[in-house]
Amino acid sequence: MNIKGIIQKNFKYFFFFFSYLRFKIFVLILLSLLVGLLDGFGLALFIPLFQVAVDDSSSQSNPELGQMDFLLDFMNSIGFSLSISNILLFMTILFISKGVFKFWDSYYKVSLQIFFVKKLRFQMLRGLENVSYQNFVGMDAGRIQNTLSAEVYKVTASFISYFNTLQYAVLLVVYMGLAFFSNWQFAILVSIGGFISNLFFKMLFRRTEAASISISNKGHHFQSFLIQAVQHFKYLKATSYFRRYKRKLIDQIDEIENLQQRIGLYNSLLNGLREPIVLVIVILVILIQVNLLGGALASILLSLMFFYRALNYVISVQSSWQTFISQFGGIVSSTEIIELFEKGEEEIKGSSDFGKLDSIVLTDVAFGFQDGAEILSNIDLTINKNETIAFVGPSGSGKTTLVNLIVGLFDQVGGEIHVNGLSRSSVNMLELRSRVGYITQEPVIFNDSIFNNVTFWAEKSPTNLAQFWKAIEMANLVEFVNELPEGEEMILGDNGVKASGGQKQRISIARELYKEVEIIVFDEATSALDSDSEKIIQENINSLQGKYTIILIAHRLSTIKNVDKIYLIDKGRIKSSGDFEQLFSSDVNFRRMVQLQEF
Ligand SMILES: Nc1ncnc2c1ncn2[C@@H]1O[C@H](COP(=O)(O)OP(=O)(O)OP(=O)(O)O)[C@@H](O)[C@H]1O
Repeated sequence: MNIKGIIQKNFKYFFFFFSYLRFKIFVLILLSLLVGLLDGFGLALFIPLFQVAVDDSSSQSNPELGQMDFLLDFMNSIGFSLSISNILLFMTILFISKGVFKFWDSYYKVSLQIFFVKKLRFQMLRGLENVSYQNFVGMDAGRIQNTLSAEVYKVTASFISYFNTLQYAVLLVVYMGLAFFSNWQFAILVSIGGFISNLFFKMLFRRTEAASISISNKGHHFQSFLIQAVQHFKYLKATSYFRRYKRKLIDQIDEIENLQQRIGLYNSLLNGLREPIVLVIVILVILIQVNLLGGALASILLSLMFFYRALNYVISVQSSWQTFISQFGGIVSSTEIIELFEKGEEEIKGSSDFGKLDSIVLTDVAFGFQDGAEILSNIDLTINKNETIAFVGPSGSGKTTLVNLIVGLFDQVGGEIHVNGLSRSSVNMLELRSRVGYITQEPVIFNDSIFNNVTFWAEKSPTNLAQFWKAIEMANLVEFVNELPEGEEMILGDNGVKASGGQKQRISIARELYKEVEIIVFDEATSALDSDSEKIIQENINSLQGKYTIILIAHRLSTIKNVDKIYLIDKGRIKSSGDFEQLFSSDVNFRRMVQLQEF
């Protein structure tokens, strides 16, 4: 491995944080350095303080500090004679300055932490926003959810522990330096002992790191299963499948907790062994120093004092590093998800200035997912302003995929799509989609008030309120809202559990009408609505017809009797098209479908 490789391997975490914080990291290191030096100088003055105190004729005594004599020289040079009170005064100044820098250092670290965590979280959200739907459908939803909710909190913890480690390491270096300065033989011997003990700790760190990453990965999987348990709760409950499903969850909890236990074991080993190891090293070194090497008592004492401080930081460095490693899985997951989002990012280009939607024309369009079979082929169709068209066809024939192409959620792999006569690549898809209303099979309801659901959290101004009631009226919801004790402030609950299927659909229609869209897509619910709701929705579609461009993905053929054009889709191709009567008389498959639905 070349030198660059070695540096990158050993400083990979440093480079990671550096890529976010840049030179701010060095300010933090500098502050820690100052704290350490001021503390060290303050401590060093204890030796002359004792010497002066033991020697009764204080001001006449001539205390010595060996290599650290420069401190006493400095005091003398600025006019402080070496009396007890002067040394104490000087020590006070040093420790107060240390306190000031320590405060600054601590506060600066918190500010950096907030800056870093915000940057990372914003980056994730931006990534999620910009990822194309086409790429999103191929991603692991559990992993995304877990990273954005649970893993991101580990990032804060790992940031704190990393910078604690870095600061402790700086302090360790400062005290080691001072100890070395005071008595280098003593320093070298302790360093050798420290180095040997570190080999053992390193092994524990490596194992902790592997377990931490494994926990994050298993966490994604678990989260994915858990979300599905909540989503499909009714089904699991109604079929008594919950018990079997729970087994899968329990197995995963077991695996995760076993790994946690292993991390706990490494932590406990570290906690239990650290002090005895350190103590044995110090005792051995003192024995060697005193019995074999001999040395000035003052300098050994001073060196020991610095070493005592340094050893504390050895312990702190090790334990905060252990914490960092055990939380590092969070950073790995977060950066991986950011990379994944970046790879799947949608390229938004083209002009937003293409006027009101006049026409969307598909010519010989084909679509398929990456590495998959072609799902749609040879699609030719034209959608004109304020027309209502419908796609019908068997399940899996490609109706939803076709609509996803039309509204710009998917990119075609062959053929051409023109919007207002402009090639789709020159039309801004964000702008196009902002003019699309989408009524999905499972209506999208947020756990908030009806007002917020419809207006998408608009301010409750008189204008917005008037527009809200207009949308409510058009979606046939006036009676429903007026009868609620809380009116438009009624909270709809998770997934809108407090409203019926028909009401939820009408609320989502109202949201699109409030938005003042130009195209409305109705992905008709395959599930049966009660006949009243169905009738109302039918009436709603009828009342919107001619005012908006409407695309219906129809499962109930009764809803498409009056549409302008029906496209019969089969196995990804348009089999035939025309209005209801034309298709009924010309297409035997269509006729059979209508007859099957008995109307
Ligand atoms: N994310 C995906 N990856 C790969 N294939 C997919 C994906 N989504 C859908 N498909 C496939 O594309 C085909 C068309 O699916 P699509 O959802 O468009 O059908 P549909 O006509 O709308 O069906 P339904 O009426 O049941 O909703 C299906 O064969 C389906 O398996």
